[in-house]
Amino acid sequence: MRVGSQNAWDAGEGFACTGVVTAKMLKGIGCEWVLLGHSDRRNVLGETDGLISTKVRQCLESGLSVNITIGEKAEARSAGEELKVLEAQLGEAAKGVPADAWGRVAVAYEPVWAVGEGATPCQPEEAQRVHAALRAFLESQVGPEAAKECRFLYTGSVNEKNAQDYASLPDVDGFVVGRAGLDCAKLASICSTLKAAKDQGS
Ligand SMILES: O=C[C@H](O)COP(=O)(O)O
Repeated sequence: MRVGSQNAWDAGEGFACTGVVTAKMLKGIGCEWVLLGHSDRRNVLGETDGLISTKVRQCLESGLSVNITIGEKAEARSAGEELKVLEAQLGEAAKGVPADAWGRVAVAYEPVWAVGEGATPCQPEEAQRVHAALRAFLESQVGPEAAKECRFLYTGSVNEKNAQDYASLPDVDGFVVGRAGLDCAKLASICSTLKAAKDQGS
């Protein structure tokens, strides 16, 4: 079990601002992971790809591992532009990752239209298609080592009933679990399903 934060704020050298929780502060209280780029930060709080990239660099430099979340909204998907959007988000975030840090990076694919109560689930075959495309994109843009070391997680309405369908996908290395994670038994079941699927696949 490792502890992480849902965010960290931009805190370059010399930046001082009361009310900001910095990467160094998180590291200091024992956090090992930080989630950056969640759709709520991008779409509700207006974080840009550039800001997220800066935060990725700062968090990695502070010794944290980083979960970079990327995802397209329903409009982009309807227009057939999901990969264009995702590659723009990932490409910018990747600029913040030093070459030797990809082992401390997980990229979470979060189809925004598949998140939350009443959302349309993303079909597992579609999650696999997108994950494979993202891994190929990282390989072409950064290199084969980065594509191998970086973990690709799926997030969006994962629960104890559908976990097996996603866990068995070759390019899904793990999950970010939202609502189902609020129930310990469901979370434990999802973790066991994931471990069994990956043990079987390795
Ligand atoms: O932040 C939310 C996650 O990306 C997914 O949440 P969910 O599993 O409740 O749909």
